[in-house]
Amino acid sequence: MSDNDINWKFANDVVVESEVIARARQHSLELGVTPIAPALGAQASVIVAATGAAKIIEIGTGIGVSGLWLLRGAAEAELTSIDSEVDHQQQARQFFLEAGFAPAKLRLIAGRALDVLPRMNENAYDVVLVDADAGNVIEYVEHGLRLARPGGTVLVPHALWQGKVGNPANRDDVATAFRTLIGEISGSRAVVSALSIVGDGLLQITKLAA
Ligand SMILES: C[S@@+](CC[C@H](N)C(=O)[O-])C[C@H]1O[C@@H](n2cnc3c(N)ncnc32)[C@H](O)[C@@H]1O
Repeated sequence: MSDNDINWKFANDVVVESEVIARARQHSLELGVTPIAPALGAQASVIVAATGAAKIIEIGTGIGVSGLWLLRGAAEAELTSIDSEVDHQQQARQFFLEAGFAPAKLRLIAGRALDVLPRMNENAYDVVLVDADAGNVIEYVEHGLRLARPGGTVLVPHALWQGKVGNPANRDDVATAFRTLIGEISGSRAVVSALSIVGDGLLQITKLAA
């Protein structure tokens, strides 16, 4: 194992998940819904806490692992979460309630993201997490940047997509979409961004004031 591999493994293994998040992860995996990695969740919760986020939106509720990690960084924040599968959201809601989050602060919207997102208020959210069908990641990030307030941050898990994004010879559609996104974001003067290698990659994009 290279030093980089050892570092990556240590950073990922060192994270301790709460009992509820661990159960939500287990259930999610049993259902074949891929949750964000523990270290990626930990980084997302740090960003939420550091920015004092009060309004968070995520695209791709799943069984609630990412939502639980986001709210771990700001238990009083309002979480809006979009997913096309009502069944996923019902199970996620149960985990949110078990973790003690107030029902009044949870807004779970069932629907296809590209139908729902145009109706959401722009410049309204402190943190946006994008984790639905990866093939549409570019469109979701465009919406995310519209919804984020100036100074708000868009988080994109899986940005290194199964190790395929860093290899330009890999022309898988999803890997190509992430590669294009990362390239465009890196060159944009409207944002500052960083690509972290936790989990299978976390692209972090903070929207600058116009
Ligand atoms: C990778 S899982 C999300 C995992 C979740 N963020 C977590 O870490 O626990 C992707 C989710 O996106 C949902 N999804 C897939 N296509 C969608 C679409 N077009 N609009 C909204 N949600 C979609 C799936 O139902 C699934 O729950």
